Amino acid sequence: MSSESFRLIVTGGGTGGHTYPALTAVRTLQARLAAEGRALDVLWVGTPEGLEARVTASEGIPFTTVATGKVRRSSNPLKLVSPANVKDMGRVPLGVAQARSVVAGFRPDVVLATGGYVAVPVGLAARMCRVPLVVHEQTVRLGLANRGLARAATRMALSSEATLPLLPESARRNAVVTGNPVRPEVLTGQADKAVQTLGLHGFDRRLPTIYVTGGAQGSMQINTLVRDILPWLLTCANVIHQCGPANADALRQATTALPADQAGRYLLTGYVGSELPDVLALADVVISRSGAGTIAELTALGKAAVLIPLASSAGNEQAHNARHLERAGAAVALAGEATPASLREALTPLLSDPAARTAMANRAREHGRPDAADLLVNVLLAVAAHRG
Ligand SMILES: CC(=O)N[C@H]1[C@@H](OP(=O)(O)OP(=O)(O)OC[C@H]2O[C@@H](n3ccc(=O)[nH]c3=O)[C@H](O)[C@@H]2O)O[C@H](CO)[C@@H](O)[C@@H]1O
Repeated sequence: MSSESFRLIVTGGGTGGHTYPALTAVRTLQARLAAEGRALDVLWVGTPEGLEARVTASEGIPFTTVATGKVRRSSNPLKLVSPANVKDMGRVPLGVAQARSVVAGFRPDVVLATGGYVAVPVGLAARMCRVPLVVHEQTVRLGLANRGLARAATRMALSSEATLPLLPESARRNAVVTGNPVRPEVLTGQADKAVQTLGLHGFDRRLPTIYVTGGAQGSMQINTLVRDILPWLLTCANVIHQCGPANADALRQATTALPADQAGRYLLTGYVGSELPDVLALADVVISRSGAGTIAELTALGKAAVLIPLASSAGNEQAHNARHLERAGAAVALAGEATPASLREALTPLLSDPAARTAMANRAREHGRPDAADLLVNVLLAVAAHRG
């Protein structure tokens, strides 16, 4: 390696939506620096119970934790001052003190925060230590943590232009639209590999394949809807159903009565791990929640989708994502009361008419930003260089 290494602290996590964009940024930065003969020294600050703890362990990324305070949302303002919230908020100063010592000790060129409660103390510590802070927001509406950090950020990196008017004036001047980074491997899956690795030999490749996903935890609502229309669905499609690790046993019981040929066209799984890119490559139609990470993947790839938003997502952000794509003809959104009948109605044209799903897939692709990771890395490098 020729010159000094680049030093990055990355913070964020809890769910996949905050963790995977950060991971993608780390990997992309590493590759960019390697091409210039430089090394990346990275430290990820997260929570022990978040997905980021597992992801960093499997990726070999150095990881440390700080105390965090989690605010439990409630529509009743009085419940915001619940004993649990008060206790957790009391942990914030401790977290900031710990984060300050982590940042001062590591001396990063830049701190990247991608949201989740842990991003708050680390972002504030960056500001206190006068280290440039880049905050990345995945969703159109600002998450709670990022709203708190917007004023402290050197640059706000956004996934959508639609977020700009929602920012405070001072943060708007520092904002740049990068898109939401998608793991590169998600874009290079192979359909045949999914068949081999997952043993989908009973799938009828003349029929379209549906990938059902409820996000990392699975969705009871989507599971029930799909279970109710499964006998019909399996007459006209193959189905890969990701139902959430905790739900797999109960659902398996409910689907044992399928006739053998139909059972061969159905794969039930709690979680899709490293096979995810190949599963997405095989899928002609996706039934999904509309979290920002999933939306970024479906649009980067160009997939026809029926979206069933999580009603209780922050600021109703999933419904917003789904409506935005539906207006563009890039998905069907089943907001409000999705029923087995409305799901079946949404799927029918997509399953029976290949041209209809190709048209929807093409419109979805127009919303994709496959270059988001590169643009975010440009921001990290520019901010660090400016610091000099
Ligand atoms: C309940 C909640 O608060 N959800 C929020 C959370 O979404 P959450 O993290 O639950 O969902 P996202 O859609 O953003 O991301 C899920 C990620 O996990 C991956 N995956 C999922 C299932 C699986 O079996 N294998 C797998 O790899 C998906 O491909 C995707 O990359 O953060 C998002 C980004 O801030 C928000 O938009 C969501 O509203």
